[in-house]
Amino acid sequence: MSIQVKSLDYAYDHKKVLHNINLTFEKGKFYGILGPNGSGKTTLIKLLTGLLDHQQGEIILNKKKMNTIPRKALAKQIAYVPQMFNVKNAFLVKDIILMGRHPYIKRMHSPSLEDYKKVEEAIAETNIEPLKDRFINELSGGETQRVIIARALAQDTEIIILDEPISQLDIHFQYEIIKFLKKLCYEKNKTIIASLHDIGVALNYCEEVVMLKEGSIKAQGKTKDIITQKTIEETYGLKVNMIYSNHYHYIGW
Ligand SMILES: Nc1ncnc2c1ncn2[C@@H]1O[C@H](COP(=O)(O)OP(=O)(O)OP(=O)(O)O)[C@@H](O)[C@H]1O
Repeated sequence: MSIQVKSLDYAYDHKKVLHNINLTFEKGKFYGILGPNGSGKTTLIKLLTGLLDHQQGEIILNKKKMNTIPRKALAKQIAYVPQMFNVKNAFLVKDIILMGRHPYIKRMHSPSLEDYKKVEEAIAETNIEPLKDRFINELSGGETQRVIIARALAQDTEIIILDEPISQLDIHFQYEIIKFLKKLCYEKNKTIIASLHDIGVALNYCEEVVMLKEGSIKAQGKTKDIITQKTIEETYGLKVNMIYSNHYHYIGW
């Protein structure tokens, strides 16, 4: 399953924030969306998940125009992990994850054994067993983030789109989650698209990146070709040093 974005523009009221976006996301790859604050990452992600309707251009999901795909059918193909997940109500974590099964549960029907099995699998795969009987509104930001990633997994989609999935996590869980997302690409052939602020993480884990600046694509392609001192300076206005070792690439300033 692939996503093609063609000549996409987007404006909030009259303020244009995305200009002529052209992109292709292929099955089984890990994509990073990079760019300074306000460059349009969240807006692009909301368009890719169908949360915002695009005004100009096209988004094609597996040869179908995305805005013609019914909501439930779309939710079986794309799962979304938002930047902020605020719930005021005291839902149990396992019930939040079960919400990922919503597209599969018929109206007025109870969840099936298969739905509960998918929830258990998602809990096991994301290592959140100790959290499952707790209330979501009593968890830390990082714990909540892991629950929402589990919910996306239970949704059993080929594509998972995440808005800054690791920005609230400590370095241990940053590493765990990124490694886990990478494994989903390799072992389950899922397509992962994540906006990231950590360029080092993108450099080490994403196969391809898109760099946005002021709503336009500054660069896109294979990560190692795109993330250079020159593109970082041009996009973020910051001179950086890049240090390459056999195992890891560091970016310092
Ligand atoms: N609901 C909204 N109404 C009006 N303008 C908005 C709205 N949401 C975002 N914007 C504007 O659109 C532009 C792009 O915002 P967006 O949130 O997509 O950027 P971002 O790259 O995700 O930023 P950050 O890294 O800070 O999260 C910004 O100028 C922002 O002020």
